[in-house]
Amino acid sequence: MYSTAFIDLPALDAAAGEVRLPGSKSISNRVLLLAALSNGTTTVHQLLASDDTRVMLDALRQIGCAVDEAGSSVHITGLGGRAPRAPAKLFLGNAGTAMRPLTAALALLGGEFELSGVARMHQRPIGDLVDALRQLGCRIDYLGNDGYPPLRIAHAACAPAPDVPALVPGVPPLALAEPIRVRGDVSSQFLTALLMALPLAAGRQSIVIEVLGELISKPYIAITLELLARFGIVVERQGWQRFTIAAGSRYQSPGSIHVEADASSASYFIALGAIASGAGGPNGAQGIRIAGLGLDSIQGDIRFVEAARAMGAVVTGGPHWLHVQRGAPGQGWPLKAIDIDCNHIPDAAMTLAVMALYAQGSSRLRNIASWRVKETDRIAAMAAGLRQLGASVEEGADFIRITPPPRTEDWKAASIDTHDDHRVAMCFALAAFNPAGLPIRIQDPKCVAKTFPDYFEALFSVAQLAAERIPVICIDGPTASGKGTLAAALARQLGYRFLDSGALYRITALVALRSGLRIDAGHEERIAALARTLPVRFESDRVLLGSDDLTEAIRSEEVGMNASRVSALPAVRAALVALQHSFRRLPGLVADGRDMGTVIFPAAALKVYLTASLACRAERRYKQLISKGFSANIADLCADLQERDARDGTRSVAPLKPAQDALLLDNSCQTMDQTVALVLAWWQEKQFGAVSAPGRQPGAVTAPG
Ligand SMILES: Nc1ncnc2c1ncn2[C@@H]1O[C@H](COP(=O)(O)OP(=O)(O)O)[C@@H](O)[C@H]1O
Ligand SMILES: Nc1ccn([C@@H]2O[C@H](COP(=O)(O)OP(=O)(O)O)[C@@H](O)[C@H]2O)c(=O)n1
Repeated sequence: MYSTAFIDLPALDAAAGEVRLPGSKSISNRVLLLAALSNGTTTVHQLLASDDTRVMLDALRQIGCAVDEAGSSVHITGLGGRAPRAPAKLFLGNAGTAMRPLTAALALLGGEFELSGVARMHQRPIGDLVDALRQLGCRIDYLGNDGYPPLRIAHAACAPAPDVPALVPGVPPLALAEPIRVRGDVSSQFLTALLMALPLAAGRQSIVIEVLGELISKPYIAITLELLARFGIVVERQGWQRFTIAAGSRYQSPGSIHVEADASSASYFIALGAIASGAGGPNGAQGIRIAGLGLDSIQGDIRFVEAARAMGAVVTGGPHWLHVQRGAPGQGWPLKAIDIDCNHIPDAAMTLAVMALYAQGSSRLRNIASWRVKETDRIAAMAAGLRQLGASVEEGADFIRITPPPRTEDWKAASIDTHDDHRVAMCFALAAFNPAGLPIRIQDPKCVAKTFPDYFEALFSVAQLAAERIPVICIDGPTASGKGTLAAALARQLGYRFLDSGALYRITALVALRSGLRIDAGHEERIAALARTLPVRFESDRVLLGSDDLTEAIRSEEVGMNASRVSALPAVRAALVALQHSFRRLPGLVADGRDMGTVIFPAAALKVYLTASLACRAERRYKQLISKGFSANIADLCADLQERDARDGTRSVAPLKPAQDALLLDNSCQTMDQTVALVLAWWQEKQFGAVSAPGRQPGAVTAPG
């Protein structure tokens, strides 16, 4: 997962290959609650691992369910008629799929609970559900604003299971004789919550729920009914207005249950297949194959396929897979504009808004009022991002109309504010396929953790981009100027890969000496042969050679000096070129060394030549070595650095020198934080044209040459 402040996606154009998607969020959290209410132990396979399921699992543990996580499976032993453990304070993050059903279930089970979430959760309405539960006789108080979480459930026990006596005598019986009325036109989660909770009270009598107003998001109710059936609860449905839970209902675990891949998450990859040219996947694969989800899915968002087809996507599928390809030119590509009622696919419909950027004409998405009360006001968030990209957008209470930028040159490089909304982040990533070849910045990419923590990794695994178009920042310069520290910090902040090319020379020198090879021209070929097959891996901050951890061993000054000698051998340098190029992968690379900008990545978009005075560098290296437990003295270090710089600068192949187009930066008088901020500002300027980070430090930069 990318936990950086933002992620910059370079312009992409092709995608091919297979993606595996995380389990459905809607199914995962419903199944968890149903398992918790059931008799017996349920093994849930392919459970989505995400923020929303995490808060649900934590809450279930708190109320007394046994939860045992084993890889992608979770075993849950339900309450099975036992009272939940109380009192309990449950924090439910921003998970509506936990807040609503748990409120209903705990209100009926009895006990004292406080349910709260993040600030946005406290702005998401729950009043209609609370009204319905109060009608029944449950006691629920608002702890903040009326109609919104946080909530306090104070009722002791209002709905004992048939064979359990009421825990507190004198509790008024639940008013179950009359139909329970709930509004269906704000969020279908209120009805889902009641449908999952009321079987707890349907021991002796059947219970009727009536929906007031037109029910939105019906497919989610269909999922609820399908899953209730798997846990032994029969609900008779008359249209979408009246639901009857049979008398004698009792939750029974099905033993084990598989969670389908998430159909809403699939929408991004269906859209990807529809907009990306699709050749060149592994083994010549064409288009995008989505594993774990078929056309017969029980999830409503599978109907996104129909909308994508209407726009031009070519989608085929079987029971557990989908395949998507871009339509033929003039038929399905460019995409066709669409005017569609999105009530049946409220979440996936956001993806259509970004697909509309690639359509001919204006697209209108209607009946999406529920977007206003989701993780953020999604109509406003989508409209803002689309406008930033150059589209014309009209928005209303329950619709959005999108007209793409008229010409290629009307597209703009945008920095998308994701408002802590996973879907905003995921669908705007598709704007990276813009015809203008502009990068897209997605702010706070970790918000995708809500449903798809490895979304960007999955996107990069199928996105195809010629290596020379993957962004590279080169940091070259003499020893101890701070290249490594700067490059690592940039990579961390940008979410880019990091190439410490010096480490490759250090490892080669160490391995050569350990193999008994003197480092001189006479052994050049044998050392090059070693270098060509180094089984080196960089994992977090560790440098591994096979199973050997060389992180510390390669950092001695002696190894540094030998690295300088080994690096003067042309055959060794040639042997390490392919390995260095292999680090250039999405979303980008920061490479640190001596010849990154001159030889290895000569077309890199940003090259920095980092220097500092000899005295500064010697003092920095001295402190660095002492802190790592090596002995050192300044005078020897000065001599070593000079010798190393002289050898690096005068060797015949790839000598140390600034690339023609490198920006020279003397950081003798800067802190590392200042250096990092300055280079980030240059990178921002290169990519997006404006410097928003700290300005240039006067005098710190000299023009090259
Ligand atoms: N601007 C700076 N101010 C103070 N210390 C620095 C600065 N730049 C680097 N250092 C320190 O100098 C040492 C050498 O930096 P390093 O990144 O290893 O250099 P290089 O990779 O160029 O050999 C490290 O301990 C680092 O923390
Ligand atoms: N791209 C590179 C990187 C390092 N090197 C050599 O490898 C040695 C060790 O590199 P390093 O970056 O780890 O060295 P320091 O700058 O940290 O001392 C340098 O002194 C260079 O001689 C090189 O020739 N080319």
